Amino acid sequence: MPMPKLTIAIAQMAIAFGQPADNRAKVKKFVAQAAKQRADIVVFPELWDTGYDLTRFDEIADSEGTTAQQLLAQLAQQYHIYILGGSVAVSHDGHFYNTTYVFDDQGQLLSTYRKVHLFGLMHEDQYLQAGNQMSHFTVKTVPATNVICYDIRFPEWLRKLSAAGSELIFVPAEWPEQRTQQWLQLLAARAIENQSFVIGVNRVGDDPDNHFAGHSVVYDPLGNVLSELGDTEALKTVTIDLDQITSVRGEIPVFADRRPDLY
Ligand SMILES: O=C(O)CCC(=O)C(=O)O
Repeated sequence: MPMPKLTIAIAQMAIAFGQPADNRAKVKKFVAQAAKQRADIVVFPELWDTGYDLTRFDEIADSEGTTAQQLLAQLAQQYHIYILGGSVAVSHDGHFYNTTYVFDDQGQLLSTYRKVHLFGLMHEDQYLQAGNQMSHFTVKTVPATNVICYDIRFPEWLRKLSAAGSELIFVPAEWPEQRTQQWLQLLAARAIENQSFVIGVNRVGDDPDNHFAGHSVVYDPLGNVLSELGDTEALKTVTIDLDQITSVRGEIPVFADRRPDLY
Protein backbone atom coordinates (compact mmCIF):
# COMPACT_ATOMS: atom_id res chain seq x y z
CA MET A 1 0.00 0.00 0.00
CA PRO A 2 1.50 3.39 -0.96
CA MET A 3 2.16 5.66 1.96
CA PRO A 4 0.00 8.77 1.98
CA LYS A 5 0.87 12.36 1.45
CA LEU A 6 0.03 14.67 4.32
CA THR A 7 -0.62 18.39 4.24
CA ILE A 8 0.67 20.08 7.36
CA ALA A 9 -0.23 23.61 8.46
CA ILE A 10 2.26 25.38 10.70
CA ALA A 11 0.57 28.09 12.78
CA GLN A 12 3.25 30.56 13.84
CA MET A 13 1.37 32.56 16.47
CA ALA A 14 2.14 35.78 18.29
CA ILE A 15 1.10 34.84 21.82
CA ALA A 16 -0.58 37.39 24.12
CA PHE A 17 1.35 37.13 27.42
CA GLY A 18 -0.84 35.72 30.17
CA GLN A 19 -4.07 36.20 28.17
CA PRO A 20 -5.52 32.73 27.51
CA ALA A 21 -8.89 34.01 26.23
CA ASP A 22 -7.24 36.15 23.52
CA ASN A 23 -4.97 33.28 22.52
CA ARG A 24 -7.86 30.82 22.31
CA ALA A 25 -9.70 33.19 19.98
CA LYS A 26 -6.64 33.30 17.76
CA VAL A 27 -6.30 29.50 17.73
CA LYS A 28 -9.88 29.27 16.46
CA LYS A 29 -9.05 31.55 13.54
CA PHE A 30 -5.90 29.60 12.67
CA VAL A 31 -7.74 26.27 12.68
CA ALA A 32 -10.41 27.68 10.34
CA GLN A 33 -7.67 29.01 8.05
CA ALA A 34 -5.81 25.68 8.03
CA ALA A 35 -9.00 23.81 7.19
CA LYS A 36 -9.69 26.23 4.34
CA GLN A 37 -6.26 25.39 2.95
CA ARG A 38 -7.17 21.68 3.18
CA ALA A 39 -4.54 20.80 5.75
CA ASP A 40 -4.71 17.34 7.34
CA ILE A 41 -3.15 18.65 10.55
CA VAL A 42 -2.48 22.06 12.08
CA VAL A 43 0.37 22.56 14.54
CA PHE A 44 0.64 25.26 17.22
CA PRO A 45 3.59 26.57 19.31
CA GLU A 46 4.50 25.86 22.93
CA LEU A 47 2.41 27.42 25.74
CA TRP A 48 0.13 29.12 23.22
CA ASP A 49 -2.49 29.82 25.90
CA THR A 50 -0.41 31.64 28.54
CA GLY A 51 3.09 32.19 27.18
CA TYR A 52 5.81 32.05 29.85
CA ASP A 53 3.72 33.94 32.43
CA LEU A 54 4.93 31.38 35.00
CA THR A 55 4.42 33.52 38.12
CA ARG A 56 0.68 33.74 37.35
CA PHE A 57 0.14 30.03 36.64
CA ASP A 58 -1.82 29.75 39.92
CA GLU A 59 -4.35 32.06 38.35
CA ILE A 60 -4.23 31.24 34.63
CA ALA A 61 -3.16 27.61 34.17
CA ASP A 62 -5.84 25.35 32.74
CA SER A 63 -7.20 23.05 35.48
CA GLU A 64 -6.75 19.46 34.22
CA GLY A 65 -6.41 20.94 30.72
CA THR A 66 -10.20 20.87 30.43
CA THR A 67 -10.62 24.18 28.62
CA ALA A 68 -7.94 23.46 26.03
CA GLN A 69 -9.16 19.92 25.48
CA GLN A 70 -12.74 21.02 24.95
CA LEU A 71 -11.71 23.77 22.55
CA LEU A 72 -9.34 21.64 20.49
CA ALA A 73 -11.71 18.65 20.34
CA GLN A 74 -14.56 20.85 19.20
CA LEU A 75 -12.44 22.55 16.51
CA ALA A 76 -11.00 19.23 15.27
CA GLN A 77 -14.50 17.80 14.95
CA GLN A 78 -16.00 20.91 13.38
CA TYR A 79 -13.29 21.30 10.73
CA HIS A 80 -12.36 17.60 10.32
CA ILE A 81 -8.71 18.31 10.94
CA TYR A 82 -6.05 16.81 13.20
CA ILE A 83 -4.70 19.29 15.76
CA LEU A 84 -1.28 19.10 17.37
CA GLY A 85 -2.16 21.48 20.16
CA GLY A 86 1.30 23.02 20.67
CA SER A 87 1.34 22.98 24.43
CA VAL A 88 -0.69 24.58 27.21
CA ALA A 89 -0.13 25.26 30.91
CA VAL A 90 -2.02 22.59 32.83
CA SER A 91 -2.58 22.34 36.59
CA HIS A 92 -2.99 18.88 38.06
CA ASP A 93 -2.74 17.73 41.67
CA GLY A 94 -1.14 20.99 42.81
CA HIS A 95 1.52 20.92 40.07
CA PHE A 96 1.89 22.59 36.68
CA TYR A 97 2.79 20.75 33.47
CA ASN A 98 3.72 22.02 30.01
CA THR A 99 1.35 19.74 28.10
CA THR A 100 0.63 18.82 24.48
CA TYR A 101 -2.76 17.44 23.45
CA VAL A 102 -3.21 15.83 20.04
CA PHE A 103 -6.66 15.33 18.52
CA ASP A 104 -7.73 13.42 15.43
CA ASP A 105 -10.11 14.75 12.79
CA GLN A 106 -13.11 13.39 14.71
CA GLY A 107 -12.16 15.25 17.88
CA GLN A 108 -10.78 12.20 19.71
CA LEU A 109 -7.81 12.74 22.04
CA LEU A 110 -4.86 10.73 20.66
CA SER A 111 -2.02 11.73 22.94
CA THR A 112 -1.08 13.74 26.03
CA TYR A 113 2.60 14.67 26.41
CA ARG A 114 4.21 16.53 29.30
CA LYS A 115 7.50 18.28 28.53
CA VAL A 116 10.26 16.00 29.77
CA HIS A 117 13.25 18.40 29.92
CA LEU A 118 12.53 21.60 31.84
CA PHE A 119 14.40 24.69 30.64
CA GLY A 120 16.18 26.30 33.60
CA LEU A 121 17.22 29.40 31.66
CA MET A 122 13.53 30.34 31.44
CA HIS A 123 12.84 29.17 35.05
CA GLU A 124 10.65 26.23 34.12
CA ASP A 125 12.35 24.09 36.75
CA GLN A 126 11.10 26.49 39.48
CA TYR A 127 7.44 26.39 38.43
CA LEU A 128 6.78 23.19 36.49
CA GLN A 129 6.96 19.46 36.98
CA ALA A 130 8.60 17.35 34.27
CA GLY A 131 6.78 14.60 32.42
CA ASN A 132 8.13 11.08 32.04
CA GLN A 133 6.07 9.51 29.26
CA MET A 134 6.52 9.19 25.51
CA SER A 135 4.00 10.46 23.00
CA HIS A 136 2.99 8.13 20.15
CA PHE A 137 0.03 8.59 17.83
CA THR A 138 -0.85 8.30 14.13
CA VAL A 139 -1.81 11.06 11.74
CA LYS A 140 -4.05 9.26 9.25
CA THR A 141 -1.91 6.10 9.12
CA VAL A 142 1.47 7.76 9.70
CA PRO A 143 3.23 7.01 13.01
CA ALA A 144 4.21 10.18 14.81
CA THR A 145 5.60 11.55 18.04
CA ASN A 146 6.12 14.93 19.65
CA VAL A 147 8.44 16.63 22.07
CA ILE A 148 8.51 20.25 23.28
CA CYS A 149 11.18 22.90 22.57
CA TYR A 150 14.23 22.29 24.84
CA ASP A 151 13.64 18.51 24.46
CA ILE A 152 15.35 18.70 21.03
CA ARG A 153 18.72 19.20 22.76
CA PHE A 154 18.47 15.61 23.99
CA PRO A 155 19.02 13.36 20.95
CA GLU A 156 18.79 10.22 23.10
CA TRP A 157 15.17 11.04 23.86
CA LEU A 158 14.23 11.66 20.23
CA ARG A 159 16.11 8.54 19.14
CA LYS A 160 14.13 6.49 21.61
CA LEU A 161 10.86 7.92 20.30
CA SER A 162 11.92 7.39 16.68
CA ALA A 163 13.23 3.87 17.21
CA ALA A 164 9.75 2.97 18.47
CA GLY A 165 8.53 3.60 14.91
CA SER A 166 7.79 7.30 14.42
CA GLU A 167 8.18 8.93 11.02
CA LEU A 168 7.03 12.43 12.00
CA ILE A 169 8.47 14.42 14.89
CA PHE A 170 6.44 17.48 15.91
CA VAL A 171 8.20 20.17 17.96
CA PRO A 172 6.15 23.05 19.37
CA ALA A 173 8.42 25.74 20.81
CA GLU A 174 8.96 29.17 22.33
CA TRP A 175 12.55 29.50 21.18
CA PRO A 176 14.16 32.91 21.74
CA GLU A 177 15.61 34.82 18.80
CA GLN A 178 19.25 34.82 19.93
CA ARG A 179 19.49 31.04 19.39
CA THR A 180 17.53 30.78 16.12
CA GLN A 181 20.55 29.27 14.35
CA GLN A 182 20.73 26.52 16.98
CA TRP A 183 16.97 25.90 16.62
CA LEU A 184 17.36 25.29 12.89
CA GLN A 185 20.51 23.20 13.20
CA LEU A 186 19.21 21.01 16.03
CA LEU A 187 15.97 20.33 14.16
CA ALA A 188 17.85 19.48 10.96
CA ALA A 189 20.14 17.11 12.85
CA ARG A 190 17.19 15.36 14.53
CA ALA A 191 15.61 14.92 11.05
CA ILE A 192 18.78 13.50 9.49
CA GLU A 193 19.77 11.16 12.31
CA ASN A 194 16.24 9.81 12.78
CA GLN A 195 15.42 9.82 9.05
CA SER A 196 12.14 11.50 9.88
CA PHE A 197 10.16 14.54 8.90
CA VAL A 198 10.58 17.18 11.61
CA ILE A 199 7.95 19.90 12.03
CA GLY A 200 9.14 22.72 14.30
CA VAL A 201 6.60 25.42 15.18
CA ASN A 202 7.88 28.43 17.08
CA ARG A 203 6.03 31.53 18.25
CA VAL A 204 6.71 35.14 17.29
CA GLY A 205 6.48 38.36 19.26
CA ASP A 206 7.71 39.36 22.70
CA ASP A 207 7.27 38.60 26.36
CA PRO A 208 8.85 40.66 29.17
CA ASP A 209 12.13 38.70 28.90
CA ASN A 210 12.49 37.49 25.33
CA HIS A 211 11.93 38.19 21.68
CA PHE A 212 10.81 35.21 19.60
CA ALA A 213 11.72 35.18 15.93
CA GLY A 214 9.64 32.32 14.58
CA HIS A 215 11.40 30.46 11.77
CA SER A 216 8.95 27.61 12.06
CA VAL A 217 10.21 24.99 9.67
CA VAL A 218 9.55 21.59 8.12
CA TYR A 219 12.53 19.37 7.33
CA ASP A 220 12.46 16.23 5.23
CA PRO A 221 14.29 13.05 6.37
CA LEU A 222 17.48 14.24 4.62
CA GLY A 223 17.46 17.53 6.51
CA ASN A 224 16.30 19.60 3.54
CA VAL A 225 13.99 22.54 4.30
CA LEU A 226 10.57 21.93 2.76
CA SER A 227 9.02 25.06 4.19
CA GLU A 228 10.14 27.85 6.49
CA LEU A 229 8.42 30.93 7.85
CA GLY A 230 10.03 34.26 8.70
CA ASP A 231 9.65 36.25 11.90
CA THR A 232 6.03 37.38 11.61
CA GLU A 233 2.73 35.77 12.51
CA ALA A 234 1.59 33.47 9.70
CA LEU A 235 0.10 30.14 8.78
CA LYS A 236 1.66 28.09 6.01
CA THR A 237 0.86 24.68 4.57
CA VAL A 238 3.23 22.14 3.07
CA THR A 239 2.53 18.70 1.62
CA ILE A 240 4.95 15.92 2.52
CA ASP A 241 5.40 12.62 0.72
CA LEU A 242 5.78 9.71 3.14
CA ASP A 243 7.34 7.52 0.42
CA GLN A 244 10.55 9.43 1.12
CA ILE A 245 10.86 7.71 4.51
CA THR A 246 11.07 4.30 2.84
CA SER A 247 13.68 5.35 0.31
CA VAL A 248 15.88 7.22 2.82
CA ARG A 249 15.74 4.45 5.42
CA GLY A 250 16.29 1.82 2.71
CA GLU A 251 19.46 3.49 1.45
CA ILE A 252 21.24 4.03 4.79
CA PRO A 253 19.72 1.69 7.41
CA VAL A 254 20.74 3.58 10.54
CA PHE A 255 18.08 1.98 12.72
CA ALA A 256 19.25 -1.54 11.82
CA ASP A 257 22.92 -0.52 12.10
CA ARG A 258 22.67 0.90 15.62
CA ARG A 259 24.70 -0.81 18.35
CA PRO A 260 22.41 -0.88 21.37
CA ASP A 261 24.82 -3.42 22.89
CA LEU A 262 27.35 -0.54 23.18
CA TYR A 263 25.14 2.46 23.95
O1 LIG B 1 17.08 25.29 24.28
C1 LIG B 1 16.90 26.48 24.02
O2 LIG B 1 17.80 27.22 23.64
C2 LIG B 1 15.54 27.08 24.12
C3 LIG B 1 14.58 26.23 24.88
C4 LIG B 1 13.35 26.92 25.23
O3 LIG B 1 13.19 28.09 24.96
C5 LIG B 1 12.25 26.20 25.86
O4 LIG B 1 12.36 24.99 26.12
O5 LIG B 1 11.20 26.81 26.09
